[in-house]
Amino acid sequence: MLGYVALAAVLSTTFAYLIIRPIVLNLWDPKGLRKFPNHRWFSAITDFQHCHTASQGFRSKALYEAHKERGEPILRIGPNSLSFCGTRAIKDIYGHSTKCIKDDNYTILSGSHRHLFDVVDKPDHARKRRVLSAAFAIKNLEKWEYKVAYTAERLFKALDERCTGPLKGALPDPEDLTVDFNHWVNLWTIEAINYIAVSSRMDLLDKGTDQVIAEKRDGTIYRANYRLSMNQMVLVQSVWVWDYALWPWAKWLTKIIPSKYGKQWKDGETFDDVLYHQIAERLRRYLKGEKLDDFFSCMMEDKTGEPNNLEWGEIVSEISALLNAGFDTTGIAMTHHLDLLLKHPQHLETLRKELDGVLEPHEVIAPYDKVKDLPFLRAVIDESLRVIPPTSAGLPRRTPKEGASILGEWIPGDTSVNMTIYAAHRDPEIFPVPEVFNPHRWMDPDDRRRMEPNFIPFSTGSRGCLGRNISYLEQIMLLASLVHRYEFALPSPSFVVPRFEAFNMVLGPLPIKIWRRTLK
Ligand code: HEM
Repeated sequence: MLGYVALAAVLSTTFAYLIIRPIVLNLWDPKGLRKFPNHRWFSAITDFQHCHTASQGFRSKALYEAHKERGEPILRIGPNSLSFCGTRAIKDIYGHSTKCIKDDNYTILSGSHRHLFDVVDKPDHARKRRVLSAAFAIKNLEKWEYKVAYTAERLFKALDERCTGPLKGALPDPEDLTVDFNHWVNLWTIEAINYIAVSSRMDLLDKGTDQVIAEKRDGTIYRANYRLSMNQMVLVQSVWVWDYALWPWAKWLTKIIPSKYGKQWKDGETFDDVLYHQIAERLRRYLKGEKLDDFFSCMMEDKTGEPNNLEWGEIVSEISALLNAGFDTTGIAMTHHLDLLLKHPQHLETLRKELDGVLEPHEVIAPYDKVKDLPFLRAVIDESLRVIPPTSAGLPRRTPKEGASILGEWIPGDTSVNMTIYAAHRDPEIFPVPEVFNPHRWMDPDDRRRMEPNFIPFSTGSRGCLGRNISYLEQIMLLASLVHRYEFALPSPSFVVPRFEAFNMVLGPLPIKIWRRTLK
């Protein structure tokens, strides 16, 4: 009997909290958010409506299309969350002078020590950014070109081994689709960022798998999968994170109820240990007195050699963030560059002519100095980052206590606000015919200057990407070298790479046939 009473009490409290409370709050409307149209029926009542949108796999596109179809620049996507669609909102929400801060999702997903990416407090962020900025200055990065070249050579060795004969006919023989480009380019970005950040020389490109050693904090060693564990973790988090108050419950329930989410949690749990092993190995080398040049050494000492005196927990957290942020983003970008070029052979042809004009036939890896200023190469990269940004989704920010003006509307304090990068890149006033992949739009310097403030694949303002320069260096060198050395064919011209937008765009296989060009 007592059991039934307890059950009834739990059920009625849950009902009151989940259903009655939000309905009353919506009717009472203390923040005046009811004037904004709802994205979906239940958006004003529950954030789980937005979890549902996220679970469909392309949140930013769904929001962009809803804004466009309904002609509404502001949509309510949750009881306390607004989505904006209008390029002026970029400056208001993300610009250098914004008073908005990172929203609570960064806090609830953070670990024991905040890192540059998830720290919310502005002075703490500025301190962390100062420590890392010296390491990320372009002058410093260019001296690590040899690390990019070394890992790229290893990728090319693997690709050479998988080359087939030249294409006969219009479509490749399915047996000749020997390379999943997305898989291989991700192995490369993992190796490249680990070499740059912690001087680790990995063997993924020899083995062709992402299997690595993971290490628990107590020293237990086991095997895990680098990319798989990261993808599984973000896939589940990016769906359920949107109700910040109920997140611990959503996390617990999705772990215990048998479903694909339970498996994603299980596979994703190893990612922390995967990163920890790389950093712990680097510490062991440091303690042995090895002098190495990498992000790790920049964390330990400043430019003058003075110790930074950071806690070990903070160092682990910062380096983990770099190893995390620095691999899949660049891998996604590279897969899209190749996919788009293969679907637009006229642009591939123009790029090839440009590259053949500066590279010698025997050059395998394009030296950065020779290719860094090639206008069409940069135009291809930027146009691909525009059409399908690797981080396409909205990056949620929180308005300051006193509120903020966004797109000319006064938004009350402590409201979650965002504008998706996907939408920012589709304003037809700035980017005419925005759906078309047209690198030529970047070739005129005046047009470039006009478009750049609205071109935000790396976000913008004080929270913009710190890894932008190193990523461009990697993309420029690798794309130039690939296009110079190889020919490629897709399974068919209409082949679509599977995509699921988590925080970044998680991509499935891009199977290609690959063969060597005849260079004279
Ligand atoms: C094509 C490649 C890349 C893209 C599209 C990209 C995109 C972004 C975006 C959109 C943000 C803002 C995130 C937010 O506000 O939540 C960001 C931040 C950041 N990115 Fe990247 N990123 C790329 C490569 C890299 C690389 C290679 C690294 C490191 C080696 C890196 C490190 C970071 C860090 C540390 C932040 C946080 C900056 C801060 O808050 O001060 N990124 N990136």
